[in-house]
Amino acid sequence: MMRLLDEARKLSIFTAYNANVDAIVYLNSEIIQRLIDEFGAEAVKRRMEEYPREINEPLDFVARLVHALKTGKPMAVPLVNEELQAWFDSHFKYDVERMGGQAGIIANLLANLDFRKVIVYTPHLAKKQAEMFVNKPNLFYPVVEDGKLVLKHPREAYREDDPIKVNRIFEFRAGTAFKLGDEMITVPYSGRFIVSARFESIRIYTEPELKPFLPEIGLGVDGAILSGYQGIKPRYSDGKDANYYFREAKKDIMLLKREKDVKVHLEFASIQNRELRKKVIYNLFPLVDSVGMDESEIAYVLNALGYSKLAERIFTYNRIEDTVMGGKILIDEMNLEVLQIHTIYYLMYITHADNPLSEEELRQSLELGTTLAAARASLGDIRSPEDFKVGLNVPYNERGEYVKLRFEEAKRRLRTREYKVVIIPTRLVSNPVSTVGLGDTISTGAFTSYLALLRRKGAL
Ligand SMILES: Nc1ncnc2c1ncn2[C@@H]1O[C@H](COP(=O)(O)OP(=O)(O)O)[C@@H](O)[C@H]1O
Ligand SMILES: O=P(O)(O)OC[C@H]1O[C@](O)(CO)[C@@H](O)[C@@H]1O
Ligand SMILES: [Mg+2]
Repeated sequence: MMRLLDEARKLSIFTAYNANVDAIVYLNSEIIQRLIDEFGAEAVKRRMEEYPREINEPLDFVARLVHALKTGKPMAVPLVNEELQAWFDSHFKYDVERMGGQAGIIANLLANLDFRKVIVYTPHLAKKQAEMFVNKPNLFYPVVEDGKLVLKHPREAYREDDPIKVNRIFEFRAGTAFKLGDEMITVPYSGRFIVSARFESIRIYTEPELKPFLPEIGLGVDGAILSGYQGIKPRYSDGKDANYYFREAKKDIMLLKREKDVKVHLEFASIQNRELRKKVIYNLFPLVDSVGMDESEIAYVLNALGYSKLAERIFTYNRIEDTVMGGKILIDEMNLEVLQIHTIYYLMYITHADNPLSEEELRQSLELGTTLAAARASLGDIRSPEDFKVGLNVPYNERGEYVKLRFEEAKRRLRTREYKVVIIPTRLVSNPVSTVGLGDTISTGAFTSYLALLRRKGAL
């Protein structure tokens, strides 16, 4: 495992587009109970049934939070009303502020693991945001100076007037109990509920002056990890709309691949708006090589593709057989090279049968992902390659053997000959420091080790 990590560390990676401040609240029974009592259990229940897709007022937030707590599912809901920020800040004391956003988290992780070169791009880079990037000599932010591409440390590249984006993260732990009217609820799984800031000023794109240099950036790296598309809004007051930003996003991927067919991983994130979700799937999945997502997200994706019954089953039961079936659909319809799904109990890869890696190699790549996440869950952060070893001491979850059994059954029942499907149980930390970003960590470990294994075979 250490050897594979060492091979992955020889790679150079580009990552974009989202970085934000995660303001984290560790929920306990009292905080939850106080919120419910403030609005009244009946009102909360009614709003839960309406299932608001955006947070416009505090009750929308409470309803979606309680829904997430009841199911124990990782969820993210956009906050569209800027004025509500004051409500959040007066109601909660944030326990920690740390780097958030897939690109921000992944850049810091790769830099701390001493990857050869890490280039991170976010269209907004305020001073406070820049200072959340780790101080490592292998971490760069691309800027254009005198018509040339220059790589600087993010802390040397911030722009005074850039907007800053704060997401509120509510971490919940399995076993936390509270009352919703007559109903006693116990949180079934640990996880996080994200209130994602979605305001006009934050856009997901590449600045026009940097865009012509994307082929040069692509040429200089071994892989790219892109995310943040979930932040695109249906429309903006200046007349631009989601279609505009998705057209630009497509161009970016094609530009990155122009000089060299650099492998691109897209890290999916929850998108409440079904139309926007479809746009990410139909515009971008066909252009990338690899996609990663969690169990709620595959359910949402399948729903958007029209498989609502299968989606509902995955969401409710998280059965391996259904996830395999959903994965097959996705890899086929979008013709991905590789799809990686992370869930609380298992990680899965699905590829086409002609993938250059063997099933054993694919399993190793997932092992690296879960070990890295276990290290981060134990320590809160991964500060050096040494920290990885902490993950090796974290045991597999108690359902590990059951997971393997069910997978073998599923394989027998479903036709899987045209695919390679592998599953491993997760290494699960019982008292994680925090869970936000663990999926990003898994995907980073999985994708970079996938690339390293391809390279070992001369296929990269
Ligand atoms: N306590 C834990 N210890 C180790 N891994 C965990 C733990 N909790 C969650 N994970 C892993 O992290 C994943 C969360 O991914 P995801 O929902 O995408 O989170 P995020 O988007 O915040 O990174 C889970 O599917 C699981 O594999
Ligand atoms: O969708 P957004 O607002 O870019 O936020 C992404 C969120 O997902 C995470 O990157 C975790 O995957 C958080 O750190 C962050 O708050
Ligand atoms: Mg995720």
